[in-house]
Amino acid sequence: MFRVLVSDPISRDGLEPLLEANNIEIVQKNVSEEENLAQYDALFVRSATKVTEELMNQMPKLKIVARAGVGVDNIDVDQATRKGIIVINAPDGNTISTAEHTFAMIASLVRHIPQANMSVKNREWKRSSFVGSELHGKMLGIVGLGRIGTELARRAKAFGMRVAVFDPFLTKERSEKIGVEKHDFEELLTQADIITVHTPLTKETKGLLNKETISKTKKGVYLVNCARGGIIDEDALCTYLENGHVRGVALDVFEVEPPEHTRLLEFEQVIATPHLGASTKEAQLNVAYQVSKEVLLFIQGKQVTTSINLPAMSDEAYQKVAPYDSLAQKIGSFLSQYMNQPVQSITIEYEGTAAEIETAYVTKSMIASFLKQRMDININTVNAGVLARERGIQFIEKVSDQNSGYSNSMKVTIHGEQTTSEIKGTSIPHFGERIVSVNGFSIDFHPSGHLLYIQHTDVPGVIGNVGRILGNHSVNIATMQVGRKEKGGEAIMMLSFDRPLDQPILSALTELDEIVFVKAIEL
Ligand SMILES: NC(=O)C1=CN([C@@H]2O[C@H](COP(=O)(O)OP(=O)(O)OC[C@H]3O[C@@H](n4cnc5c(N)ncnc54)[C@H](O)[C@@H]3O)[C@@H](O)[C@H]2O)C=CC1
Ligand SMILES: O=C(O)CCC(=O)C(=O)O
Repeated sequence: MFRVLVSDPISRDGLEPLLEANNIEIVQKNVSEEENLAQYDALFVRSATKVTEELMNQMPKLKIVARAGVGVDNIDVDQATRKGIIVINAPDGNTISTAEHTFAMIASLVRHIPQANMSVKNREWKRSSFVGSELHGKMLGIVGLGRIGTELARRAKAFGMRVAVFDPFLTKERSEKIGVEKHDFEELLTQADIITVHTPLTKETKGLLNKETISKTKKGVYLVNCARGGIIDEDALCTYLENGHVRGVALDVFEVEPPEHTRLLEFEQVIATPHLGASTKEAQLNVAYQVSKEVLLFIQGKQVTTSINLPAMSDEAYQKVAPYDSLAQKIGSFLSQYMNQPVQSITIEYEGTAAEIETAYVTKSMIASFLKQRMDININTVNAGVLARERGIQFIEKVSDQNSGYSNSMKVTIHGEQTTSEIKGTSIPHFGERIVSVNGFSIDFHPSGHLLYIQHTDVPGVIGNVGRILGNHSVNIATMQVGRKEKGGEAIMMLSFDRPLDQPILSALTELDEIVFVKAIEL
């Protein structure tokens, strides 16, 4: 049974993909009211539930956190990544709703609609107090031209506004295509009549509009924040509302929610909504449906496509990656068992068609498989890179333009504290994966099952002696491959069996004079 805890109010209709599937239990209850958090495999949240390290520690089975919305600033993504928990969101399900809400806020702001509404309800009729401004011909400054910023720009243009944009990642081509003016931040500050922010809250965007930057804006500017509280500094807003530099402010989001900055809310020129950008039936259905479908993919062992902490990959792309993923896992596990020593670096080199796939995913998969042999915690492609780095293991990915005769190959080299080892493998369509070289010895075997690696001197009788010892212990050899670099030098044997070998057999083999090294490997 896969158990899902839905902590914030999420559209029940949007959960349909999960409700219709078998063996999935869905509980709709806030985390603060659930006594047995440890039983859940998945957690669904909007922005209210804070997914902290402490909460994740109480949920040892948690595999996936689904944010039914865009911003993941209420989720400790770094800690989730360390713990191997996938974080997904619904990147575009609420775009239109939030753009429409922002536009409604802008229109309300310049025409004083909320204030006029209150006044009429108080039985007043003060027409001259609420003279507004037209949007037509004004310049809207958009900070952050992502999904929401783009939809907002379209609506502003339809109202005859000029649209200036600052976004460090915006290309000239894209701004021309959308029909907006690309500016630097200073230009936008000094020229815009209305400035609205649509970035995530990050180290760079926290306090982007502050005492200093707001002082550069036009006198009488309107400021809007329907993205995240803190992008516009609330103290700075109070200062400039008080001295009249800022004419009006529209806020859907606050540094603390519900807002604690009571002084800010007391200004007549501030209009506010309680984080309603995505609060439409349509958006809530979209985001819940989007994350439910993703969680279902995860349960079915397929690729999720909207993960924050995994390389994004469609199921179609994964089908191309799958054979190499399997090979990488086998090599990672083999080398980890074979090299029983601390490791400094891992290099993975892709050649031929293997170099054309999503190599970052396969590299992480190989590292996860390597670390799994050594660590007793949940390791997967989400946290493999972080855990390797934390343990001082450097990993390097290379694409080789050499042609070693295979249509594809993957070579993994591991520098340990005492020795360096290297394995090369290839994936043959309809035939499976083969290891074609171990530490420079050419060989050819299928990396699976109960294996035995033997390094020995290339002298007559070794194979017979190995066969005799195994026979004396009633061990049947399933397959056997040999490889050597030169006549009479060192050589290797790779054997496979129907059952694992126990220690007395390995000890008996090690005692043979011509045997240098013996290692049982389970794949
Ligand atoms: N009020 C509400 O209910 C909602 C609020 N949001 C907020 O809106 C934000 C934007 O959402 P989307 O447009 O979907 O995200 P997005 O990821 O499509 O767009 C964000 C844009 O910000 C730009 N950006 C990043 N750093 C920047 C910087 N330092 N200066 C200028 N631009 C920068 C990026 O290049 C990107 O184009 C979300 O991060 C979320 O916090 C989203 C949905 C609902
Ligand atoms: O869940 C909500 O209503 C908040 C939406 C939001 O802020 C987001 O998607 O980033």
